[in-house]
Amino acid sequence: MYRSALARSLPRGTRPAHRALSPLLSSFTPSPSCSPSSCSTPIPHQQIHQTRWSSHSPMGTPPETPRKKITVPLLRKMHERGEPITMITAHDFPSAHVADAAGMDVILVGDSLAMVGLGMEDTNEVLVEEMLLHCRSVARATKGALTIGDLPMGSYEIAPSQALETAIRFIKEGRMHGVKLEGGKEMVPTIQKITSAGIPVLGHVGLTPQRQNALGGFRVQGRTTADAVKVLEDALAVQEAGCFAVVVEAVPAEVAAIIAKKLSIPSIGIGAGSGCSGQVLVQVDMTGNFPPGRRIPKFVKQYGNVWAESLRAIEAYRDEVKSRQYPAVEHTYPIKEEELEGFVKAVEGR
Ligand SMILES: Nc1nc(=O)c2c([nH]1)NC[C@@H]1CN(c3ccc(C(=O)N[C@@H](CCC(=O)O)C(=O)O)cc3)CN21
Ligand SMILES: CC(C)C(=O)C(=O)O
Repeated sequence: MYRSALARSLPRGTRPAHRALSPLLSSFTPSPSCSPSSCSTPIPHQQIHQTRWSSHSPMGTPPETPRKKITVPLLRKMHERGEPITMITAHDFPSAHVADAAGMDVILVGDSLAMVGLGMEDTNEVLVEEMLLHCRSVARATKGALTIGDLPMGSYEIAPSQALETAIRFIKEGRMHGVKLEGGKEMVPTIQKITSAGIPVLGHVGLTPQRQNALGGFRVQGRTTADAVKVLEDALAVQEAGCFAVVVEAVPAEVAAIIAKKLSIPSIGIGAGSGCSGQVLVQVDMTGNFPPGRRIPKFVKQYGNVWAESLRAIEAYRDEVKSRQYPAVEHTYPIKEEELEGFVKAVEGR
């Protein structure tokens, strides 16, 4: 059952979005004590800062991440140590930038892009070209995390060779480190084909949204003995085929925990309880970057309210433009007195 975001208040422990973002913003600030909003230098300060704050560069170069780059072997080590793997979706440069800065181990360019990024009805509509455009933007922002691109519906099911061709495009054009594809036993030859080319594959079993029309919607999987056995067999099959990890989606927690124990590769849960080796969530869901009343899956925990913060900022901007409070003098460019006088004279009588 979906819960209305309206019906819920901000969860406890939620940090306001501006605080969560401040370490990121400070990396673009010329000096730690000086930003356009805090700088006390009088007018000429624009001359100091204006090029730094130009919007021509894509928010500047992503900050250097001191942490180790996450690789597939490193994920395996984390799994052996029993250290949970953190994974989140990102669909563009800014969302990847903040996820990478927050220390996510894996960034997934999920085909949920279709629904939350492009406003489509379901994930099946999104094209390879569209996924690749977003993959490239995510890759540019990501310095530390492992990046995985989601093969969209129709781009890998026809034959293993088709899947490999698409996967290669995700590596060469999308600049991803690996790919994800949905399915169990039936995908074994496909996974073998892609991994034989040295491309890491993340599996995805349980609720596979690309098959929602066959499943009858976004339905919880593995709720009967037979169905739970099927989810386990699918997970074991994709492991055998060469997946480095597997997403287990919308499965009862007890079932997912048993599956996680039976696997030797990491299991990444979404709506699958805390027994998996890691967790994944869609970023716009967990940051609350959607209007009140939107239906979100039961497993989502909303850690922030980016919508409310953006709304507050844009409404304040609207009000200040309407009342001519913005732009203030510190947001303007100075001109020498004599040049201005000359200009006033030059236009006199025109
Ligand atoms: N924004 C977003 N977040 C997601 O997690 C997500 C997407 N989109 N799009 C693709 C899939 C679809 N997902 C979903 C969506 C809804 C439920 C959901 O609400 N299921 C019902 C159970 C329905 C049933 O079994 O009858 C639930 O109560 O959670 C589950 C997974 C996860 N993925
Ligand atoms: C929810 C995750 C696992 C996904 O597949 C997506 O974002 O498309």
